[in-house]
Amino acid sequence: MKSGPLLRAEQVVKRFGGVKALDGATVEVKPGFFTLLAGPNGSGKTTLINVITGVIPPDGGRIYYGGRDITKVPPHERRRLGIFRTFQTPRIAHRLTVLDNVVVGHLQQERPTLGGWQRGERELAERALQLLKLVGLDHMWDRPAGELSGGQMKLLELARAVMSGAEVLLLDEPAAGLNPSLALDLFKRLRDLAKSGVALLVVEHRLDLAIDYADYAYFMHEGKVVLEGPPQQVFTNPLVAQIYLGE
Ligand SMILES: Nc1ncnc2c1ncn2[C@@H]1O[C@H](COP(=O)(O)OP(=O)(O)OP(=O)(O)O)[C@@H](O)[C@H]1O
Repeated sequence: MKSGPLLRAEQVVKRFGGVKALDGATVEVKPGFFTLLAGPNGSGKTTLINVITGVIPPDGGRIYYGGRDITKVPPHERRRLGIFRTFQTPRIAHRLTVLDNVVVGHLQQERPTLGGWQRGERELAERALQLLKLVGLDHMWDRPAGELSGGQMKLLELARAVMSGAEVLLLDEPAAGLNPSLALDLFKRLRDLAKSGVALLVVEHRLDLAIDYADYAYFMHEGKVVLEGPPQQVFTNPLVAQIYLGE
């Protein structure tokens, strides 16, 4: 499983009344990869994320995780298995310190092991600090999390998710509301996080900003993946401009 996909959504179909939100979409995410999910408004990106987390049951297709068919597995169980998503507003504890926000991630594991506790607080704090370093927040470790900027709060939430056992992180427009320079910084951190072994699937509209950091890209249109490959190659394909111009 090491070099193969950790997660595969295969030929996913989802209808809402007469609307075919997903029409046979297939995507894969791999550990260590920052994978981009792009496409115009209404192309099905959010629906696909929701099918992967299990909150929306698909009308067709399958979801595989570590080779296991999880299409019928409920959302909380998928989360326990390591599939996490983040929300527009980061869910962090503003009054706890930055470090404590990550440490409590350990407690959020569905089954924190006794071994984990026996390793002791110090080891948990060290692991949390490592994760903070990865997302560039280690210098803020003892500050209340409420003092962080919006982008930093998102990174903190990701560090905590990894601390609580996330192997796949699904991010729906994490850079929404950030100016271009902060968005670039966020994508750079996301790349570093992916390189540490996490599988990232990131929905993003501002392709020009994400293109240098992502490893692989899918481009969706009308519920289908119409292009995929290295980001530069995908986004210089004339079809992308045609689709956006046609909007
Ligand atoms: N709960 C729902 N009920 C009815 N239609 C829905 C629902 N969710 C999504 N749709 C429709 O399915 C299609 C795909 O929507 P989706 O939100 O997945 O696209 P998207 O690519 O994420 O768009 P955006 O970039 O605007 O967020 C759209 O036509 C949308 O109107």
